[in-house]
Amino acid sequence: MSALLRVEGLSKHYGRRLGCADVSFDLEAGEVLAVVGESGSGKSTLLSLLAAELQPDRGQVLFRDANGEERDLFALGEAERRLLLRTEWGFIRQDATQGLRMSVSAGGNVGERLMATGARHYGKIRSTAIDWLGRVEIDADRTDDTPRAFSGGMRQRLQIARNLVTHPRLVLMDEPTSGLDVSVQARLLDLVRGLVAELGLAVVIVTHDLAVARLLSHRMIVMKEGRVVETGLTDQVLDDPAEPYTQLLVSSVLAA
Ligand SMILES: Nc1ncnc2c1ncn2[C@@H]1O[C@H](COP(=O)(O)OP(=O)(O)OP(=O)(O)O)[C@@H](O)[C@H]1O
Repeated sequence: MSALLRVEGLSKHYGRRLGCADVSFDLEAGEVLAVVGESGSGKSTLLSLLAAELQPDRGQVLFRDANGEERDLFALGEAERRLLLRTEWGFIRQDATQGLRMSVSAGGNVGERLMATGARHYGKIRSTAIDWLGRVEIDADRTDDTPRAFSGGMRQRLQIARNLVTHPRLVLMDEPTSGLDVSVQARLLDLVRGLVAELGLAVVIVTHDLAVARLLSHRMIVMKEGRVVETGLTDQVLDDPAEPYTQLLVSSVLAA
C-alpha cells in the first residue's frame, strides 16, 4: 500500500520572493509529521499548498482516497477538493476565527460538517455534535452559544471537534496552540495527543515550538529559507541534529 500522502518537489514563489522550494516527503496513515523552522522559513506556505489554498509553481501532492486510489490534489475539480477538505481531511488553523463560523452556534459548527458528509437527521446530528463537544471538554450547556462567547482555548477545542467529527484521515494543523496561555496550551496538547492516537490520525503540524514537535510528532522536517534542511525521526533530530542549522535551533531553545 502506498503512503497516504506523497509530496513531491513542491515549490512556490510569491513574485520573486521564495515561499518554499523543492519540498518532498511521504506521510503514512496514522503518522504525525511536524514541520518546524523559524518565522519566514516557509512553513505556512507549505501548509497552504497542502490545503490547496495556493497553487504550486512546481511539484505535486498525491493522496490516497477512501477507496485506496491515489489522486492528484491539484487535478481535482473545485467542488471535489472542497468536499475532500471538509470530510476526509481537516484543517485546524492558528486563528480559530478563520476555522470556525463565528456567528453559528458551537453545535452548529460541528453539525455543519456532518451535514457535508450527508447526515440529515437533526436529532442524530445534534447528539453527535454534543458528544464531540464533550470529547473536547466543552459542556453540553454551551452547545447553543456562538464561539464569540468562547475563550481562545475553547475555540481551538471547538475547531478540533468540528474537524474530527467526520473522522478525517489527515489533519493539517497550523500552530494550533500558539497565542494561548501556557497552562491552556498544555491541556490542549494533551487533548490533541490523545485524540490523534485514539483515532489513528495522520497529521501535518506546523509549529515553531520544538516542544510541541517533540510531544506530538513521530517525524519532523526542518525548514530554512523555504527549503528542507533536515528530516528524520523526531527524537533523533532533536537529540542528535545533523545539520548546523538544526543544532542552532535546538540549542537556542535549550538556552532560552
Ligand atoms: N502572500 C505573500 N506574499 C509575498 N510573500 C509572502 C507571502 N506569504 C509568505 N511570503 C514570503 O514567503 C516566505 C515564507 O513565508 P511563510 O509565511 O511560509 O513562513 P513561515 O515559516 O510560515 O513563517 P511564520 O512562522 O512567521 O508564519 C517569507 O519570505 C515570506 O515573506
